[in-house]
Amino acid sequence: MPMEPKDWIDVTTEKNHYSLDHFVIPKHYEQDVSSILIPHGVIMDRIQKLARLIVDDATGPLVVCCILKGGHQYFADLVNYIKALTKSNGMSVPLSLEFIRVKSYKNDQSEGVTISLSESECKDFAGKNLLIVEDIIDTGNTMVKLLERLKQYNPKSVKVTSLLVKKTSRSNGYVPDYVGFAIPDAFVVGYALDYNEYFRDLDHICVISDHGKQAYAI
Ligand SMILES: Nc1nc2c(ncn2[C@@H]2O[C@H](COP(=O)(O)O)[C@@H](O)[C@H]2O)c(=O)[nH]1
Ligand SMILES: [Mg+2]
Repeated sequence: MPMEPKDWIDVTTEKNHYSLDHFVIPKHYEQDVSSILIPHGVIMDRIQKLARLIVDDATGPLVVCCILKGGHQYFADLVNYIKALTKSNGMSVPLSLEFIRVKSYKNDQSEGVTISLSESECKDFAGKNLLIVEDIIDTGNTMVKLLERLKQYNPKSVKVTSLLVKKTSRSNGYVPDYVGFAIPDAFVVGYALDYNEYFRDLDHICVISDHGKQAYAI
């Protein structure tokens, strides 16, 4: 069954923001985030459900493609859950793993998309079922550009899972196949999502504060 936006967990309202006092935040980031949007435990439970949906839909082996660097934590946890699951017929899903480096942000602004993917890696995608694992869709421009590139190499199918989708008027309308959470139009960090390489070591997904933006600006 295709996933629809009504199936996403919507954390876009004010009441979804937890106070920093409610959970443990590393001392070095205490002033740098304004609220906790998605606690780590909720992230993990949601990923288990996304893994279930992906396994149920899989029709054969998957090439799971991690979009570095921000997607690495979601990719690692998702792959672990998929490995632990079986389909209703008792079969498990064979996986192979690929890594694609995509860079677009400086501070909290996109500076255009750079995709690092070699021709020889891409040739291996022909005839395979690809599952792209991304941390967040904001405008959708990164994913549209990546999908255009991947489709040139004739994969059998391409599906995309993004842990987060930002609800923003800047969206180009792109919608991934599997989504964890719809989030507000704010710059979020943690769970491997960075701001100039900081905050990847924060477990919860948090909204960055003005103090954090200034402290780590380049
Ligand atoms: N740490 C954060 N990274 C973000 C955020 N919003 C976007 N991004 C990065 O950009 C791409 C997707 O952007 P898009 O506009 O092309 O869809 C994503 O892969 C991230 O690396 C954010 O709030 N925090
Ligand atoms: Mg990313």
